Amino acid sequence: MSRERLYLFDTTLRDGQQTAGVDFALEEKLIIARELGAMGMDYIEGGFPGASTTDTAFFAEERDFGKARVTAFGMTKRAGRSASNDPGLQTVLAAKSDAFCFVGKSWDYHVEVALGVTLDENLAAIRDTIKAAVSTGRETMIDCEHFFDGYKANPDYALSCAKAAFEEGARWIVLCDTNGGTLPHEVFAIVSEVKKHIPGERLGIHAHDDAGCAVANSLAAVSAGVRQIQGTLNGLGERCGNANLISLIPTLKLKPEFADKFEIGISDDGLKNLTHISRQLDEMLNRNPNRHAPYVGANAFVTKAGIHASAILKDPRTYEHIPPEAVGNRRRVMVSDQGGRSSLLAELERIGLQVNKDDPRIARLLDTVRERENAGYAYDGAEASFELLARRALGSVPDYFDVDSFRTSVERRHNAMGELVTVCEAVVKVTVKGEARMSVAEGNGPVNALDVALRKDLGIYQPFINDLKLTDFKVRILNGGTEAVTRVTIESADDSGDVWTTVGVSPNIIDASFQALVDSITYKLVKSGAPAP
Ligand SMILES: CC(=O)SCCNC(=O)CCNC(=O)[C@H](O)C(C)(C)COP(=O)(O)OP(=O)(O)OC[C@H]1O[C@@H](n2cnc3c(N)ncnc32)[C@H](O)[C@@H]1OP(=O)(O)O
Ligand SMILES: CC(=O)C(=O)O
Repeated sequence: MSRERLYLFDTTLRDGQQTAGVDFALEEKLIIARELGAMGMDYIEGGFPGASTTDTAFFAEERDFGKARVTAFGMTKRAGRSASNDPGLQTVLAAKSDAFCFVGKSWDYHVEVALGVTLDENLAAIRDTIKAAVSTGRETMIDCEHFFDGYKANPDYALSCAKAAFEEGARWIVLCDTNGGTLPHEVFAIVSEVKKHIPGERLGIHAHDDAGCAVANSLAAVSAGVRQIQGTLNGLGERCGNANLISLIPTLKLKPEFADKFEIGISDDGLKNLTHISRQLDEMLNRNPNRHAPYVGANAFVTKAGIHASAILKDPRTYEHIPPEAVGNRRRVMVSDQGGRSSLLAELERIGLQVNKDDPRIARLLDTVRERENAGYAYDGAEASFELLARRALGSVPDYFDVDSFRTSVERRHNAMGELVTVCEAVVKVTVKGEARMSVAEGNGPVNALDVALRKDLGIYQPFINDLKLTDFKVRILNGGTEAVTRVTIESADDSGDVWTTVGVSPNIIDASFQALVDSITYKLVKSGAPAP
């Protein structure tokens, strides 16, 4: 059976740029656009030429974005002047783009309140803008802003805006849920009505996520007949964001309800690259990836409950809706107080430790994990500390170094310039291969000073840890009150791109941090194959 083509339109570089705290540099826009092109995106909305220098510059760049049509965004011309006399519109039309997408108002209330023009003037602006863009010979579309709210308030007017653009030759009439409050059944019903006037293969959907329904609304719109979906990577976008293409793409490619009916431009390799693309964008934006993100989150295929783990080991399909590899993610069975032998054995196998399931050390390790989790450790988020615990239980971690003592101090004092400064220092004494060593360091805080001192001189092990860096540090107070203990979780990374997490627990935050630091270094030595002393 032949499948219908469904087009994907990425607006990460335009609506995604409207996310609070997101401000792409030109080079970042180009990197994202190359990734989108390589995965097979149909349209890449590069920005609003004339609105910012970066957006204008983006369209001037040489590009290599696969088959993607680079689209310039703009707004309909202002009332009271002709299209040729509207400098904003002319700047958009002058951009070196393959296509245009113009936002036009379609809610009567907005036309009157936000634009302050008559309903007829707005209709004329839509017509004249689309006519001017179509006359350039380039593909032209309209984002009918607030279409669903507009349709609920005044269906005739909302439809007349969409039809005006359609009659002037717009290739796509994109229905926008701009305020993001429309629900899936409403989207389905309204798209079904619009389809009586404009064919579905000319309709698109642009959904915002203010009610948490952007992905569901996009799918409802496709089921009702639209053939273009607009969205962004990781759901970036104004306020709560846009429909998340990182969730939509696997759904469209892997769920039979859509995959059997529609063909999308995203290749199988593009699908496999999705986890990487999602995390690369977070990295670029200096954001922590959402571990619970559908399909691509670090926890998306992680099993913690023992009953689930036992079934997953028999057949992963028991608790997985798709194979994680299809989207470039991976399966993990966690070890924690919620798991049993199956979880432990699965994790040992992943680490590469072959142990007979009846080996008495397994029961002892399980008891240790449970005791330590009772004391505040959390191994489900600290896989490197778990690996060390497991390797030690099985006798395979050398004592690379012994920490004989450490000391930290925090002092507020006047510096030589007479300024009041806080100075943190640490002294660490270790023994490496029978040789005592002492390192002293300053840091931004006591933990930073300890970290620097500990890693300053580990003798023969120094070359193995030179590229180790701490990338995250989290503190959690457990139990509360005077009995409180502190759990410190440290994320580390090295030049190979590996990232690992370690944990320390103590009533004293410095002591907990130190445990996690020592685990991080020891893990790095194990993974680097450092020889025993
Ligand atoms: C729903 C969406 O996400 S639409 C995308 C919105 N994106 C952006 O706004 C980001 C880029 N925007 C900008 O850089 C600026 O707003 C510009 C360059 C476009 C315009 O800047 P300015 O001319 O200084 O106008 P300002 O930003 O104060 O206000 C927007 C103007 O556009 C008008 N306008 C808004 N939408 C439309 C439209 N669809 N058609 C015509 N005019 C419109 C408004 O009425 C307002 O004009 P007014 O102040 O004369 O009433
Ligand atoms: C055009 C657009 O971004 C919106 O209506 O939400």
